[in-house]
Amino acid sequence: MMKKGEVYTGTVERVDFPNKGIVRVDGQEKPVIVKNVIPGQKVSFSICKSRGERYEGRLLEVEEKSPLESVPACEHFGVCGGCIFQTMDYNEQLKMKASQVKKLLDDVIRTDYEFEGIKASPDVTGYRNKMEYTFGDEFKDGPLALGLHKRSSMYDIVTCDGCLLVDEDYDRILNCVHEHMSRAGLPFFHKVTHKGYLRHLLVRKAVKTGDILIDLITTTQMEYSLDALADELKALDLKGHITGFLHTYNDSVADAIKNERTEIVFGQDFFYEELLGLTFRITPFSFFQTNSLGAEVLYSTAREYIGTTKDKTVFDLYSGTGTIAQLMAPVAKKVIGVEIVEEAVVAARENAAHNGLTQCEFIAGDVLKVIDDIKDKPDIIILDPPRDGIHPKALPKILSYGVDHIVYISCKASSLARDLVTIQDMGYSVEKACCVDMFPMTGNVETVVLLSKGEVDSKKIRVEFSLEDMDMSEFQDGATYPQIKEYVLEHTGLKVSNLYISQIKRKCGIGVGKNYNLPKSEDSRQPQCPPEKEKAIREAFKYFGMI
Ligand SMILES: C[S@@+](CC[C@H](N)C(=O)[O-])C[C@H]1O[C@@H](n2cnc3c(N)ncnc32)[C@H](O)[C@@H]1O
Repeated sequence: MMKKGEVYTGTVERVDFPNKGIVRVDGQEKPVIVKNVIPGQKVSFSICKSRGERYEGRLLEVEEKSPLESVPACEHFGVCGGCIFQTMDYNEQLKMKASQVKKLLDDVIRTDYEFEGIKASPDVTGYRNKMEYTFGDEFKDGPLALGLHKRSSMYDIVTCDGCLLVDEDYDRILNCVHEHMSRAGLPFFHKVTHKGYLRHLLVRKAVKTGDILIDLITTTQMEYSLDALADELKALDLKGHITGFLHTYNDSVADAIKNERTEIVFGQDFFYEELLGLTFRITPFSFFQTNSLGAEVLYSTAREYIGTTKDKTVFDLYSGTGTIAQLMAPVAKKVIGVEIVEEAVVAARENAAHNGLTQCEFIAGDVLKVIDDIKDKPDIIILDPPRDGIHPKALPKILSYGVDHIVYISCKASSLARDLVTIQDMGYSVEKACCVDMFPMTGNVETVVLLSKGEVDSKKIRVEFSLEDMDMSEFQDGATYPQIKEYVLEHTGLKVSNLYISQIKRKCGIGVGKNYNLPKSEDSRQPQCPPEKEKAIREAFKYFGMI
């Protein structure tokens, strides 16, 4: 029995998706989950959680390197939380990701299916077309840093110049803004006190066109003219060209980059990228795949999985700037995209017009609500939801169309595996699946799955699985505690407990087990959910349609 705080040494047996090292300790029956490790390393760690069958440890030191490891190419490796698998040979990274995803899929897929392996990213370095840098402290008391979060740190930032994930234009822009703001002595927004001005720097650069869009995100707590910084940016010697420099205001408490109001400092608030022969207009806050060349591989794979679309109506749900819809449109009867971010929908419509595509329609709104109002019926559905997967109440609605084929594209295989359980329950089986590596050096990977409806015909499915007849009891609370925790962590970086979630559920009038997490007696004290966590939990409730 291992206890919290105790230190052990063990060998990394494997890494499960996306960053869960499974470490074996001699003489111990249960493995320990440790993050940021590579298979074959000997590592020391301290136990930070011991809950029944499951142990979790915090990495202290790599005592012996893995045979799969080489010398890190980036000076910030080990400090920066960015690319944890940088020292692993790229072919080994691909093998690891493919086996992680296959394991997750094998655990839930109930029929024979073909796992077609993994496709590599065309570029292994400099592949990103977007970076979101954060302002903060390099150490506890400064100096000002602008870059990525340090490993396992919510607060400390490393100024990640020379980052291998982007090209040198990003460095020049990062250094220019960092030096300017350091000289100006402006305070960064502090996540605990919620005081300060500088929050994020968003840089997007199109690989094909060389267009660059820069957005500085600040609070409204100060006024500061960005004219001098604009001149310094204009004077930079860049390979690409800056099409716009923007200033976005965001006073929200959450750490996520948000757009409350954006002003153009110079240029325009969009840029163009090209994919598979089509042109896409991209705005700062609309979703666009971060690896442009990798996206071409991903979309070609999806197109191959979808097969012939001639005379068919295709639904592209979670359509972003309408990339997939427009790639399908030339050979389909009609394509309908649904996307929640309005500016992405506006861009999708403009993109379709620009690309001369008339058979595309884009609807702004939440898939959960919008599909009730769409008059057309799909023949094929493409799903490309965000990392959390598909809302548990939206999935049965989507499946009740009973289309013959669904292609599900997922950037988080564990959410996909969860959704596949419901999808199979509703009569679909997985025909084939494969991975596309869009994120070399990190633990993330895209997965594409082709699903086919079983022998049951579509009418029968619509009747058997109509929402009225379904047992929705498992969904009645909208989302499980782990789903809410995961959502909050992903969107705000905050960790919340079951206790806090149940407290906010009670405040919102959502059913909680009668005595669940209530104090044992009237005078016993319980920690109360702090306001920023309450806000984050309420956001998650909203997302899952619980309030
Ligand atoms: C992984 S992206 C895929 C975008 C697009 N298919 C692409 O490849 O560029 C997921 C998209 O879903 C959108 N989204 C998130 N929640 C949504 C919802 N409830 N309803 C509709 N769209 C949503 C996001 O804004 C984002 O654009």
